[in-house]
Amino acid sequence: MTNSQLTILGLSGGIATGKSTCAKVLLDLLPETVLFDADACVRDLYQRDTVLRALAAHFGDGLFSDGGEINKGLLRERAFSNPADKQFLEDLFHPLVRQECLALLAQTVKNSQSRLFVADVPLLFENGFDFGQSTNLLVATSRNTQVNRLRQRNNWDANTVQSVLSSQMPIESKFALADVVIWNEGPVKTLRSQCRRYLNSLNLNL
Ligand SMILES: CC(C)(COP(=O)(O)OP(=O)(O)OC[C@H]1O[C@@H](n2cnc3c(N)ncnc32)[C@H](O)[C@@H]1O)[C@@H](O)C(=O)NCCC(=O)NCCS
Ligand SMILES: Nc1ncnc2c1ncn2[C@@H]1O[C@H](COP(=O)(O)OP(=O)(O)OP(=O)(O)O)[C@@H](O)[C@H]1O
Repeated sequence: MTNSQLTILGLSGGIATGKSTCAKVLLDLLPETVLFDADACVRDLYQRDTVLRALAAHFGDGLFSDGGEINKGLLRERAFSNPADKQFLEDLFHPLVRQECLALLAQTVKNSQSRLFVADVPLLFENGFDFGQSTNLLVATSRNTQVNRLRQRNNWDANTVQSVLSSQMPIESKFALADVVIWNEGPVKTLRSQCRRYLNSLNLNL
């Protein structure tokens, strides 16, 4: 038996615009939703031996603490200040992330009667990440709100915030590529109403 009623959504946005919050709301509204989270997938891949070996070969042993842990702060700094390092990470991770996403989707189509599959992929638009989705949803905010959230949630200094933001596609360019935009400047309650109306427009009957 295969799942012929599945709606497949791509979910994206800039850093800290509220992708994870939106995904959580969608899951809460429709608990049967199957969610692929690309950031969580990358975190899991950081445990894989082949990945660790490739990272050590590129960045050197200085990337690892004495206990063998990766220094994510250092890696973040390298990724967002040196385009060649960012490219290296993307070349290493993106094919693996795509593989994991397609595997979960195939499993969902084959074994689940869920009506919704959502892939939360930060670089959906930058990379033209195509996994068979019917719609791409963009969660957007003003740059000011991104800055405030990054200062508060991540406790990042102004330089780190600026280097990460300027390494991402401007949100205005993403507007042109998205099918639906959720403007996440209000309270989470408003985000929830927007998500509910959106799911209803897909005939998911909440
Ligand atoms: C740069 C790294 C070390 C930062 O790790 P950290 O734990 O601080 O952040 P985390 O992975 O949770 O990502 C948080 C956010 O950073 C932004 N971000 C991550 N990678 C990138 C990138 N290559 N380009 C632009 N923005 C990025 C996204 O908005 C993402 O939602 C890590 O994100 C990484 O290895 N990135 C390369 C892989 C990648 O492209 N991941 C994006 C999902 S496919
Ligand atoms: N509508 C909202 N009102 C207030 N705070 C919000 C709202 N949406 C998200 N936030 C807060 O903003 C921060 C970023 O949200 P979230 O983690 O969902 O973003 P993200 O796009 O997934 O981030 P990242 O790019 O780092 O993965 C979190 O601290 C979250 O609680």
